[in-house]
Amino acid sequence: MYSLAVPANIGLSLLPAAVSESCRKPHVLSVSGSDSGGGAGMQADIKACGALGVYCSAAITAITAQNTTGVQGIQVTPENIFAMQLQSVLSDMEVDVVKTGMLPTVQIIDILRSQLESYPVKGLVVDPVLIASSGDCLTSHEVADMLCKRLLPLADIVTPNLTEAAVLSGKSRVCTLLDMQEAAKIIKDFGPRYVLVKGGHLQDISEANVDLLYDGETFYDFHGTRVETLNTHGTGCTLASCIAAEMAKGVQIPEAVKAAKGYIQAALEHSKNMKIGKGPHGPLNHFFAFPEYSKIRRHHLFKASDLRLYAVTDSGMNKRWQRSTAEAVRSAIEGGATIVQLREKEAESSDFFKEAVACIEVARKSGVPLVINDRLDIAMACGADGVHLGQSDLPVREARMLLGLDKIIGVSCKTVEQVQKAYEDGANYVGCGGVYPTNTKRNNRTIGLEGLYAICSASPLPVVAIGGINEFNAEEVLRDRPSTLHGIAVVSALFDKPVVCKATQVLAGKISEFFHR
Ligand SMILES: Cc1ncc(COP(=O)(O)OP(=O)(O)O)c(N)n1
Ligand SMILES: Cc1ncsc1CCOP(=O)(O)O
Ligand SMILES: [Mg+2]
Repeated sequence: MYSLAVPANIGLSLLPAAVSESCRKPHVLSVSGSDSGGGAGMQADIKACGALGVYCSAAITAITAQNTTGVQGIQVTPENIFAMQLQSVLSDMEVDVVKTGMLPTVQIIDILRSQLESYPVKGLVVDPVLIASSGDCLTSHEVADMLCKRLLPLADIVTPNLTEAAVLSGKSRVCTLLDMQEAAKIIKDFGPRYVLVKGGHLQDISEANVDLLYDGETFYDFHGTRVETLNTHGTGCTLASCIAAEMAKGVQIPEAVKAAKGYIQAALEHSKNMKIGKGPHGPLNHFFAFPEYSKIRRHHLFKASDLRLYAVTDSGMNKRWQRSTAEAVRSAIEGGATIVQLREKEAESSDFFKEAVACIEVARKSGVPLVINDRLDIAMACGADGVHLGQSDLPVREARMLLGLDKIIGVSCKTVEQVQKAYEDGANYVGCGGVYPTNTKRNNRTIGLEGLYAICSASPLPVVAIGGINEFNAEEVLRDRPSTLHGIAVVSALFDKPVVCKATQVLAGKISEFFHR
């Protein structure tokens, strides 16, 4: 049960879900088709909004069977369940902006229009998905006609590419900047507030990647740098979703387009080396800004057995015995310490950091995890294996978000409620004490063996006992230990001794029998 670095209650979902938000989230409702390949359509919309910190709900218009080679099948959503999806979300969830993608039939458009009339939203972004990036046709001319007449009058912005601009404007082809301007004017007459004609496929390479935004008076051009990558599937859906996401945050449309173009550019850059599928066009990397957990080298998968003999350093004691903290750590590990905590109450940040770097070098050689007491910043800066937090330190949930899933987080707890919270917030273990009175941490309430055991029996996390434990009372602590008590944490019993290695060996010898039954 305790063999993983992260308790079962912590999933990746905890990470992007921003720091304990009680305020409402900007919300985009995506009305689009599902892409089984995950690169475009609904899947792209949800990823793009998620990456920009915007909530995205979903009304699926069609299920498509797609991959990186093309579209293999389309099943339109039955009208009643399509209408119910819209009704469910719009009646309950305070949608800011509706973003549409594939609208496969006239009936689907009609239903959407009447729902938008019943439940007005702040913004409507129409991405007129008529043709997939693979070239496959996704809708009929009748549908395009309906889109112009029924949906564009409500739209804040419509985002056709060159082919779609030609279909919507009735022009035989749109392939120059002048064509784009003409098409934009024709489409504007259907009633949207803005038309964005995307020039990604312009013939003249010098003009390629110019998008034209038209508000009925002025043309704004947005230039991007062409990114050499074949992973472009879903670019249109993503751009429109980003615009919708920015609008949902309250950004004005020209600024939203600019931000969306910036995001697309970065996503394309980060997709260059991605290999998904055998076909010509793979998906974008929507989550380029998030750390790639799959690539983080796992120094330690935390094990409860690491807690068996937990050495907590004290610079005052080590100074008194004329040794550096790194030397003391090396000796403790040599003597059998199973985890080390650097506990520095006086040091300047820069000195603490230097000391931590030196100690990590020592600990890494032996594979013993090393955590930092109190200071998440130092732990992150020096690449420690984790942090030990007290009740008045940074909250565990926030620390977990910052540290990621692979690092160890320990929390000091004196009550069952504190333990439960530590568990829910993503801690790996609990430090519980002071079990006995101690001079090392003054004014610290002693909870006794009964207090320790009461917490252990209610704890869903592994526990390590701390406070006044030494070679003479360690057996008493462990003799009838509850199954969740996995070790003892000690300071003076190791570091207020002339020979740390020897002191650690003695204590390790005293406790070994309790862990081998
Ligand atoms: C393993 C372990 N358990 C408890 C503590 C105490 O932490 P805290 O209550 O934050 O007090 P300080 O150590 O910061 O004085 C600990 N350090 N390690
Ligand atoms: C840090 C801490 N937290 C509770 S008691 C204590 C001090 C433990 O030190 P010692 O092992 O010397 O009693
Ligand atoms: Mg503390």
